[in-house]
Amino acid sequence: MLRDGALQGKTIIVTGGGTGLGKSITRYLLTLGANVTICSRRQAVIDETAQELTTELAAVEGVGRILAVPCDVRNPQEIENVLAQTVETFGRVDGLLNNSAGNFISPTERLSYKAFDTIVDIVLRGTYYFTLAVGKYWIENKISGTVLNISTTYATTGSGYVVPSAVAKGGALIMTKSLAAEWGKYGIRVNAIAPGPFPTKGAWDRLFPEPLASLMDDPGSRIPLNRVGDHGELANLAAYLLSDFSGYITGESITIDGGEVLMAGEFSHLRDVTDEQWDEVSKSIKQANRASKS
Ligand SMILES: CCCCCCC/C=C/C(=O)SCCNC(=O)CCNC(=O)[C@H](O)C(C)(C)COP(=O)(O)OP(=O)(O)OC[C@H]1O[C@@H](n2cnc3c(N)ncnc32)[C@H](O)[C@@H]1OP(=O)(O)O
Ligand SMILES: NC(=O)C1=CN([C@@H]2O[C@H](COP(=O)(O)OP(=O)(O)OC[C@H]3O[C@@H](n4cnc5c(N)ncnc54)[C@H](OP(=O)(O)O)[C@@H]3O)[C@@H](O)[C@H]2O)C=CC1
Repeated sequence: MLRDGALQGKTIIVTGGGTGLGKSITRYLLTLGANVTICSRRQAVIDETAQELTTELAAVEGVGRILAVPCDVRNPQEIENVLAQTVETFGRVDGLLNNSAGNFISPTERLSYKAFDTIVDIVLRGTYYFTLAVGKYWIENKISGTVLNISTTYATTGSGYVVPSAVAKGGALIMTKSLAAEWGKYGIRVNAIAPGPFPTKGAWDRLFPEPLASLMDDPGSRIPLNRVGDHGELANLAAYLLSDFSGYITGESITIDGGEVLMAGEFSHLRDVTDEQWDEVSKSIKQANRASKS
């Protein structure tokens, strides 16, 4: 979507950049010229992704460089290390993509205290720890940086069976808006993206395991646009929100879900009603109208 070199000179940290959506977004940021630091708990995974993307994009003109630094986002010292290594390697940090997450589907009453804490700590604590570290660095160094948080549509609607994730994503969304208001004076922007279903192994293994996958509708089938999302579509939006082209947008959460949340509308699910059935419906209502006048 953005022109070649649109992110030239920018350095962006992507948490959870070794897999899934984080990896797809990282690929696009590099293509647009940004230097990217990816981090997550598993060193082997981020090293392999860094190697893979470096080889894959070697022929792209103006491609950025990639650095992999292990980090558990629940640990402030490890976050400080990612920041320090990024500054040492690339000179500065301009953007932070809070993408790391933990999640699994479960009735809430089956969760141990530790299970609930594990998800909230990765998603909410990890997001505010990383944002705090990078925000302090930006304010101290007078850098107008930008934070982008990967949220989800149920951060606003709520959802059963993923309650710790909903609680944590909801908290991160309020942080997005609150910090946008507070740090605007430093030129720091804070936004979020709320994706609907974008197939990844990490999410599908934990949200649609058997026998649930067989019991549930295909995620694309309940979406007005009739399909799940494509990683490139999400990467486009993320790159735009991390770029200076979105310089007047802050405190926003942009939904990218093919219209899925709109299905909460009382009658939105009626799309399978045939024309013949609508003819009958119309006839029946008109009959009732006539009856009510007589
Ligand atoms: C698809 C349609 C769109 C919907 C929108 C979806 C929005 C959001 C999606 C996502 O966030 S998808 C991201 C998914 N990716 C990941 O989760 C990757 C990272 N995840 C993990 O590493 C694990 O799944 C983890 C459990 C989150 C963390 O692993 P860790 O090794 O740190 O913890 P454990 O020691 O294994 O477990 C901690 C605690 O949790 C209990 N537990 C784990 N799984 C379950 C389960 N399925 N049911 C109940 N409890 C579980 C585990 O037993 C431990 O508790 P204790 O037993 O020690 O009390
Ligand atoms: N896929 C989808 O349909 C949707 C996804 N999302 C969101 O998109 C984002 C990416 O998810 P997705 O790509 O699907 O799933 P993945 O499982 O591929 O990504 C999650 C990433 O988080 C990292 N991570 C987990 N725990 C930690 C931790 N403690 N510290 C650092 N990193 C950690 C994992 O790496 P490691 O294990 O090495 O630490 C992994 O790379 C998440 O925020 C998710 O909530 C939102 C809506 C829909």
